[in-house]
Amino acid sequence: MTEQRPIPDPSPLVALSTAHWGAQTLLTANRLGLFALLAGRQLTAKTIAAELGTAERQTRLMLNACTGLGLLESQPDGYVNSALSAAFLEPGKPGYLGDALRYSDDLYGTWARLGDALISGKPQIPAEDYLGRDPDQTRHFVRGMHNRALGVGRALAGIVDLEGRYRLLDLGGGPGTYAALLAQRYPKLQATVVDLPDIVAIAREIIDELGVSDRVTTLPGDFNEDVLPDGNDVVLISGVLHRETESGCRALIDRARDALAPGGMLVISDVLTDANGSTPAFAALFGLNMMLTAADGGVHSDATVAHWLEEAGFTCIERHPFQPPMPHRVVIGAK
Ligand SMILES: C[S@@+](CC[C@H](N)C(=O)[O-])C[C@H]1O[C@@H](n2cnc3c(N)ncnc32)[C@H](O)[C@@H]1O
Repeated sequence: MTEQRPIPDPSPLVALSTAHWGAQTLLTANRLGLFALLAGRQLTAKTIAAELGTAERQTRLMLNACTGLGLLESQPDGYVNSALSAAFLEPGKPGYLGDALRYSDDLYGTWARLGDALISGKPQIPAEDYLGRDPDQTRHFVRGMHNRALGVGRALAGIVDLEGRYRLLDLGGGPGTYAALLAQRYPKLQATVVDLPDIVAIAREIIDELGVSDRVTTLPGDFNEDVLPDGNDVVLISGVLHRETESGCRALIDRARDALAPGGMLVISDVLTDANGSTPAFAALFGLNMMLTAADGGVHSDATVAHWLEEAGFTCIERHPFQPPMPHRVVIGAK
């Protein structure tokens, strides 16, 4: 006889199947500039609608939904940003994530084509769009990576000890934020950020803003094809392996090894799953996001990456998770 399983609570299905309601409410409010408008201010629904150029009745519904989601607080004389929105969604705040939300917003329609991606085996947007061809999408992508990297990068600096190391090569360094934060922390460190030309153009602005352009230089190019500077003490590969197949990852790890001086350190930081490929759930979903947006996009496990490092000849291999809520993990090896 088969054992009868108790009927579970259906709430997770309801929450998952309507998750796009909350996501679109947040992304639209961010896109319309609601949180910027309310920075340090309390405004009525009528004034908010007038300032945003939106319809008043519909705006009230939106403001109430934002309040229900914990993004705003409703007070007797109007609405204010909640502590959450004030910390992360007001432009200029150190924890600002608004650009990262703009990139999620750009991908919202792409997620509706998940089934098409599964059937065709192809991404649903051309990666070229956000890697240079569309200036707005490229800026959202690079500035969004910067928003996230400001948090993740500070945590990385706490995990990886670069004392006594002076030359860093950041492959696929994107906004340059990691190299810049590490240069701030280690005043004798010189760093080179390699990335595609249109990405590097925005990275230079960010490196300037972080005040380290005298020690962090950029090298526009292709990390698979171009000659890389050698003799480095550290090579960082952050957020890159999730765009590559196994052979692409192994080839890049080999190139990183060749760019290191003897005793040099390879640092791989990425969203990585457990060995089962399914947990944490955020990492498994991230694999779908990459599948939708890059030809070879997906997600790897930290155990797999550690194995590749071992096979590439690295020793002293260590794996470190970041403290929650950071979704990254780090794999380190010595040449
Ligand atoms: C997800 S981003 C990660 C950026 C940064 N390292 C970070 O962690 O925030 C991946 C980066 O790899 C770069 N990239 C992809 N293919 C590349 C190639 N063939 N040569 C150089 N850069 C490349 C992209 O332009 C992008 O900036």
